[in-house]
Amino acid sequence: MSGVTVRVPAKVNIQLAVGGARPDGFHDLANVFLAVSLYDEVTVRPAERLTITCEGAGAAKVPLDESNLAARAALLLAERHGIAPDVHIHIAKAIPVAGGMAGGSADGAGALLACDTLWGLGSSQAQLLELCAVLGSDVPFSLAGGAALGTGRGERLTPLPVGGDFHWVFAVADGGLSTPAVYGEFDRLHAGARVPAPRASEPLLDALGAGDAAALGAALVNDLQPAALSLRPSLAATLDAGLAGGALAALVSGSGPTTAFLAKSAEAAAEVAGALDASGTCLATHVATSPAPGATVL
Ligand SMILES: C[C@](O)(CO)[C@H](O)COP(=O)(O)OP(=O)(O)OC[C@H]1O[C@@H](n2ccc(N)nc2=O)[C@H](O)[C@@H]1O
Ligand SMILES: Nc1ncnc2c1ncn2[C@@H]1O[C@H](COP(=O)(O)OP(=O)(O)OP(=O)(O)O)[C@@H](O)[C@H]1O
Repeated sequence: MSGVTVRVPAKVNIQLAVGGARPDGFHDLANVFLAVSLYDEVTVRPAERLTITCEGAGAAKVPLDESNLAARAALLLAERHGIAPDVHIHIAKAIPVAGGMAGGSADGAGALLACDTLWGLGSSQAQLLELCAVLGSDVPFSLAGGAALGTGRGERLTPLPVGGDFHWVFAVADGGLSTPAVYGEFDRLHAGARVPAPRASEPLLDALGAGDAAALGAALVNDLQPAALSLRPSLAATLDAGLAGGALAALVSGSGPTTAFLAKSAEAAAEVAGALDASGTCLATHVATSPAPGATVL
């Protein structure tokens, strides 16, 4: 086999309920993930040693050493099977880097599935999900796709039914935000307060299951949004510009700084994207639909 390419979706957190900091430094979550049709592609080929290249938007900011999540995935899988991780990994990037849309996690999940296929290991989905959880809290969902509730630190997934397509616009911000820094700011903003245990919202799950965009828009919530806005106050203007452009609802995607806008139709999404582009409050926009399938061998 000469090479294997896997396509992996970005995510938006339609509910991100965050509990207090745990002794291990993570936070318990009720994390409702939705995969969206914005994809990275990860290609692996046999090589003399483990190497990585990356092309596409933000590629210059992606590490090309063993800290890359795709490299870590190849190393982990090879180690588990006692084989040499000698592959060249090429990442074609469309998911904003350090944007809160799980781009690195997507590449980790993609490399895992691509190497498993290239090496003919035949791992089950459950075995791959277990390795994904070692790589990072968001990585299992990048493999699974669709929609799911993530509990624990977000890695324990329960698939969720989705009753129809949803239309989104994503506004890419200038520069990234560090996920640990945003959780740290959440802790600072809640210092001394009792943070309730995170719970999935019933109205949100009902809206998702019914495919009801207006009800979903009313139920979107991200507990990390105040922290992301505190670190990047200019995001408020982007959120306002998308709402003024006709979005049903707007929120920061995960730890940000990408902002997400729910629209009532594909036409409305194009209008929201146009308004955001004209506003000068973001670097670029992407229109996408959900749910999107998880990591897929092409
Ligand atoms: C913000 C989200 O993207 C929402 O889906 C995720 O919670 C972040 O997931 P991720 O990037 O895969 O995060 P990981 O690589 O597992 O952890 C990076 C850092 O984020 C913080 N972190 C992450 C997940 C979590 N449940 N609690 C945390 O406090 C911790 O400081 C951790 O050291
Ligand atoms: N394959 C990869 N693609 C992008 N960044 C990577 C990758 N591997 C490691 N990184 C590192 O991870 C950091 C976070 O990048 P990533 O694009 O995953 O952020 P994110 O989308 O905000 O993540 P999440 O939504 O899961 O919190 C980057 O700044 C980069 O240093």
